[in-house]
Amino acid sequence: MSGGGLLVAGTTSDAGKSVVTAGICRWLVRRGVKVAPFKAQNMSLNSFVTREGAEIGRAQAMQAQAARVEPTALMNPVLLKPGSDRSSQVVLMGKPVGEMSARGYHGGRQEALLGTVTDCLEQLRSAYDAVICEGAGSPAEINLRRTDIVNMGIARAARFPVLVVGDIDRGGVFASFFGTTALLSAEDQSLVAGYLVNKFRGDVSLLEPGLDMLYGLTGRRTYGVLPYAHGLGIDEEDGLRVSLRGAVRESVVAPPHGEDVLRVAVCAVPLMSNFTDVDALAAEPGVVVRFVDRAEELADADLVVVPGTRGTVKALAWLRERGLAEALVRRAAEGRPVLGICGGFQVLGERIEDEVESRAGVVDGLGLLPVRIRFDRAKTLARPVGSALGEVVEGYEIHHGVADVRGGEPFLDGCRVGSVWGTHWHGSLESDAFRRRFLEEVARAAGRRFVPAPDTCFGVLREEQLDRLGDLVEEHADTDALWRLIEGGAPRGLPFVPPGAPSVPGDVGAGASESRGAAPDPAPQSPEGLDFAGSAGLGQEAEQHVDEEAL
Ligand SMILES: NC(=O)CC[C@H](N)C(=O)O
Repeated sequence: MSGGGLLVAGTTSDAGKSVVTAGICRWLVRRGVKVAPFKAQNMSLNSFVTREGAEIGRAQAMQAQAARVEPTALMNPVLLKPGSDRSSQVVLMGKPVGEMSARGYHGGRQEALLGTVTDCLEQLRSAYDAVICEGAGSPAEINLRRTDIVNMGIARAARFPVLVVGDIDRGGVFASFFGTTALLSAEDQSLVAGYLVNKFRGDVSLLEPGLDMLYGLTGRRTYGVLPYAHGLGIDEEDGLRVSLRGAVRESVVAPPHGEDVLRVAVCAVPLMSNFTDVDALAAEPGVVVRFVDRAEELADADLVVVPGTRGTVKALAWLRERGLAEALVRRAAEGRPVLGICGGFQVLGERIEDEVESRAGVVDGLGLLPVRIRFDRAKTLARPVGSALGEVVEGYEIHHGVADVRGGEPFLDGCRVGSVWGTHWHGSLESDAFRRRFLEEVARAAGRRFVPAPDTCFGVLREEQLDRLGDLVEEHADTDALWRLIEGGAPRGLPFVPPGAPSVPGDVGAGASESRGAAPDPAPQSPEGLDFAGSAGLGQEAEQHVDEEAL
């Protein structure tokens, strides 16, 4: 028999679906349930590499850890990595298959992936007692419903009940719950079991009359009210956020171990990917991590990190435009620490030859490291282990650029010259002993009396965060009722909330006709519906790389 499950949808992006999904996974695994996470399609620049070398969203890897299982490609079969506002690299079952325009993708390609993602979900269901699925954005994006494969599309295919999470901190949560329900077709509504309020501050008794009214209006209950909890923003998907400028990653509250703090400035380059790399720095007591986009902000920084990016050449231009490039060159000459990670490492080299990502040809790098980069169509996806500063380092690699390192001292796969360090490896700072040695070197070079705490264990901190998520669900949600949903599906006889999904102009197949119970005709697929972006991204030749069968 297939395992049970639940779809965690949201009233908006950032409502907390990822962390609620992780919290449910942790609660279940503690109860002895064999559970796996699943997100049919994720749009994110924060990705991870599984042991088999598949690229998936970091959020699903984090949820897998919450469920105490090894992450696999099945848990996130489609990953879209934006390269601009209009196109994304499509990663299918962990491997890139091409660059695609949003229009082309929504015009037919996405729909064609429903079979693939439901197969993945079925495989997980046959291996686990429960699969907790995360939706994307809102399930009531009525313009996208017909081709949806990640929200109601997957819930309908699996007959999974849907829990809608709303962020009360933003306000408007009742209207959002009501509207999200009322804009769905009758069939979709029959799976919407109820709601979960997230990020609540204050006295729940003040909220209760509203929840009762919501029940009166929709016939659906609220399964829990989770309080606002600080420091839970782990492995978010906000790769598309325009700027993290001024954002400070959550640091542990412990005071600095030594007499001084260490200031880390992270250049908020365009298309920043895996900025979660710096979370391990922020986890050290006394390390203050800030995202910056002005040269002046580098002045007091003890370490500047140039992070990964899906647009290396674009990032280089941005660093130059903003005067950051010049400031970095000056810093390096003064012997002040700079760390480049992946795309950030590439920009520190002498030259970049890129006919793949930007197709800009040969571009000069900042010349701080004796490295030449050539972009390859094949993507390196790896989980390397090595050593640096006498300590074991584990990392993961996700890049098209190939480095030809021509000098300097070896540093992981890259090199170091003076206090400028560069590597393609993500995640290296999570290796505790290495991170401590590295921070000591930075403190020495920066002349700070900062001392890393001897016992910060990033893995333990992450486990504690996952446990806190599990606690939030156990303490503030009706877990018996949630379990009944997971095992038995949505309650029968849930009322229909008018008006239901409007019909799509010119499309009689979906929407209203669905609410009348008619089977929608499949929309004809035009060949244009399958177009790949020609000029942006991987371009013509990459088209031939696309595995049409797989799609
Ligand atoms: N993860 C990254 O920073 C990738 C760097 C660069 N965009 C590449 O593909 O090589």
